[in-house]
Amino acid sequence: TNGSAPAVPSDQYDSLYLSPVTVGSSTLHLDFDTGSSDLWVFSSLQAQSSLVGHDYYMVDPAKEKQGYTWKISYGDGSGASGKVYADKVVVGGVTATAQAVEAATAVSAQFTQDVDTDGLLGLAMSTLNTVKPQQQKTFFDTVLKQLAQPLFAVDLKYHAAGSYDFGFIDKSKYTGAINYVNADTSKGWWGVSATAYSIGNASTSATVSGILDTGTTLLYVDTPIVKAYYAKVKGSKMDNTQGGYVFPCSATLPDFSLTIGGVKQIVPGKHINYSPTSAGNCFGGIQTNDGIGFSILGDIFLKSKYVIHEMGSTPRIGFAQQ
Ligand SMILES: O=C(CCCl)NNC1=[NH+]CCN1
Repeated sequence: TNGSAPAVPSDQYDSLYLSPVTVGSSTLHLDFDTGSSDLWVFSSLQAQSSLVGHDYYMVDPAKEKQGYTWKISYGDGSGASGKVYADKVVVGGVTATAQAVEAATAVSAQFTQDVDTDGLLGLAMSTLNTVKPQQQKTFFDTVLKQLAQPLFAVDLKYHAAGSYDFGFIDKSKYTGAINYVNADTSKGWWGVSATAYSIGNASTSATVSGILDTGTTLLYVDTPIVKAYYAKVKGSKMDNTQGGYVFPCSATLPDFSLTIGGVKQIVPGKHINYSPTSAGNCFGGIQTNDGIGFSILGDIFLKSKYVIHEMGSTPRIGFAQQ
């Protein structure tokens, strides 16, 4: 069976995208995350005070995988932990009958405060799954064999609802050719590298190695590239208080592209104005990857593309223009 689930922006800035998922008998709104590999949910195991505003999974002790635990921390410092159950999970009509459902006993403040997010559904490699004593499969790995094709496609949109397709490529969601490159899955992520970047019409050769990550809001690349980009934005500056590059909200932002597999993958300048700050300027969608060690091609990069993640004998990534 194939299927498709909507990806709805959680707020007016596309901070994250939420998709409806049936877990047991509840429908929860989860953040599909190609940068991690745990399916975890807010649950009845948490203190009631943590559940205010959230939909949550009502655990059934009969379904518990006894002695199994999980604990995850994300690149942005957020995290969660808990116990593990085996239950039915349905995404867009695709059913995993005994999926490992990681029920939270504790979650970090970033998650408690975000009342729209009821958990995450990881779509990176199962080798990054945190469940002990036995690592568990992602939803995608669990349903892989029932899909017509071993792939899912990501169609995130700018300030609009997109979708995640499982098992098929939807020709109505892109124009032109799909450009495929091999994925580097050796570190558990959907790794990809670029051979050049461009700012406006000027191209520069450079190696940009990074991961595709729907769970990260912005586009994080090497500092020299970020400096070169904002040098083209009048009035831009690095603002440590805001935690990154900011600029006047009236600024015209140049397009940015990464050349992947010989094809320029363009991010429209408009997409790089992420949100207004509390200081009256605007926060950039491109920021430095200082301290991360690689680039993260997050939602700012993804929301102009239809991106196919194919787990064939050789994992591949396909890029097409929306
Ligand atoms: O953790 C990361 C970065 C991997 Cl290098 N992405 N996924 C995610 N989920 C919630 C916050 N960020």
